[in-house]
Amino acid sequence: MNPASNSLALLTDLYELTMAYGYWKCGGAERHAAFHLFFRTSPFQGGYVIAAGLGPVLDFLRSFRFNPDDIEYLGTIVGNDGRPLFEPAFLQYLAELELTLEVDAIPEGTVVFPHEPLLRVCGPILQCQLIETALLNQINYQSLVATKASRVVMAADGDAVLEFGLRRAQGIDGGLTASRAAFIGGCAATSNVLAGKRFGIPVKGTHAHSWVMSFDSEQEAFQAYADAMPNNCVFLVDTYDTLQGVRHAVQVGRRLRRSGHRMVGIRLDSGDLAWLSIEARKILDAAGFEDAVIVASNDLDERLIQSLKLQGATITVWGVGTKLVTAYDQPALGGVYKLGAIQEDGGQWQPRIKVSEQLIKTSTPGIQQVRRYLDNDGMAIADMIFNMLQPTPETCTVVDFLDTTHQTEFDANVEFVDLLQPMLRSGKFVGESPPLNEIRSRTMTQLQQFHRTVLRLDNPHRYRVGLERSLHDLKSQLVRDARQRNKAESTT
Ligand SMILES: Nc1ncnc2c1ncn2[C@@H]1O[C@H](COP(=O)(O)OP(=O)(O)OP(=O)(O)O)[C@@H](O)[C@H]1O
Ligand SMILES: O=P(O)(O)OC[C@H]1O[C@H](OP(=O)(O)OP(=O)(O)O)[C@H](O)[C@@H]1O
Ligand SMILES: O=C(O)c1cccnc1
Repeated sequence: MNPASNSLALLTDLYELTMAYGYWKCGGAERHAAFHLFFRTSPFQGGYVIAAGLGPVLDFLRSFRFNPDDIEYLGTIVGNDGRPLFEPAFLQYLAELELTLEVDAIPEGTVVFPHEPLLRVCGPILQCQLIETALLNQINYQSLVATKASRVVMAADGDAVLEFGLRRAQGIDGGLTASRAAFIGGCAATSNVLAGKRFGIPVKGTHAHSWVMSFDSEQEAFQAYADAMPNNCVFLVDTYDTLQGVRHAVQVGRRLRRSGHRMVGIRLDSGDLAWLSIEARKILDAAGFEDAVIVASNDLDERLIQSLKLQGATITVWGVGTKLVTAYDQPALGGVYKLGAIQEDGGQWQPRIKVSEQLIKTSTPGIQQVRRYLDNDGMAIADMIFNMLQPTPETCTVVDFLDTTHQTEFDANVEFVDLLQPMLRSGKFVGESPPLNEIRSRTMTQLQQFHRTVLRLDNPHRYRVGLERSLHDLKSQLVRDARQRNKAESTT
């Protein structure tokens, strides 16, 4: 199939196209710029984010093309005066447009922190701008859900977490991309069968209350399920009376055993999950089903799982839906896409800054890279954002983002890794997002590089992220210049 036929080039905000038109009109479309995609605060009151969404971003870029019907549609958009917004010659330009961008990205499954560019896009400003919205759409949501999943998985402390969210997800694409991101974050499997097919995620499931309700008795329902699927029985025991349900499961489990099969376990979906799991465990163990798993579901999230564990719950598998895929307590990651530098006519790069009253909202200028310093045990010590337009000295000083009085020196001998990796050069693909199970393993090894205090669910220890000193100085100077310019303009 022609990849352009799946093109999502119109998946953008209109203002990207009006700016593109403006650049084309004033002759600036091909002027090179550098943009960075980053977020300013970690979600869920936590301290980190798991980068996700790059695979779909690369698919989007691979198929990026304005198809004839896209062009036709753009020709029908009118402005406030009722006349076409875009002139035919511009539409012809779009019809012939092929991306020639340079894209660098932090691989999916990497632990990242506020202000670090997850993606860097360099090239003709018109192209950089046209892809902004789709990039933010993919990276923001998937990184948010991968982060939520990693928190839930951390709370489960080694137990398997199953993602059950499709029925409560934000639409079809929300459901699919949530399953992908949840797997990246560490979930063991999904109930979403299309996500299983599309992304190779293991699929797992039990049965619903309706199965039990459709029979005259619970025992009959369990037996019929066991007859149909003797090796895949996790019985949902809470339709009528949970502990009685466990006893019914045991009876059917015994019959399964006699016929050479094994009851996998039970699922609890209501009531006091701590108390019921403890009582259910006693019944299962007394009947010789020590290896039967206890799955629990019902509006679970990382805090509830942590609490249930503290209460001594004997749950071994956690089914988590709504609160995971909707990122219930923080429904969006506020990732942004900001211009860091632009090329002058002579080819010289000019750093650019967006000044804000709030320091945290003042953008970082330059063409950025993120350097992660590691200690001898491979543990991450600090991240430094530096400007590739400025020479990096032998001894780097990292100036803390929020507390500029806090500065740390690293000499050239300290081990480091530069996180942004090349994905596209002159529009050609030079990097790939690996298979999903490799990304998931990366998440696990990445998390091990950070002290658990940095990863804890609430009020985490702040991992040090800062600007290389000359970049910090440049930023401060640009802020001062902008303020002075502003003052001069307001007095004339
Ligand atoms: N031991 C526990 N400690 C804290 N919260 C719990 C505990 N057990 C269950 N919960 C949570 O309490 C909430 C209410 O559960 P409960 O089963 O009473 O209501 P429900 O979901 O409305 O039940 P039903 O599905 O029968 O309508 C759920 O989010 C559940 O996960
Ligand atoms: O609570 P969540 O984290 O979103 O997990 C998914 C929920 O979806 C199902 O309930 P539902 O009432 O839709 O169907 P059921 O009859 O199978 O319980 C399941 O039993 C869970 O309670
Ligand atoms: O398989 C399950 O138990 C399941 C699937 C989706 C939602 N809730 C439960």
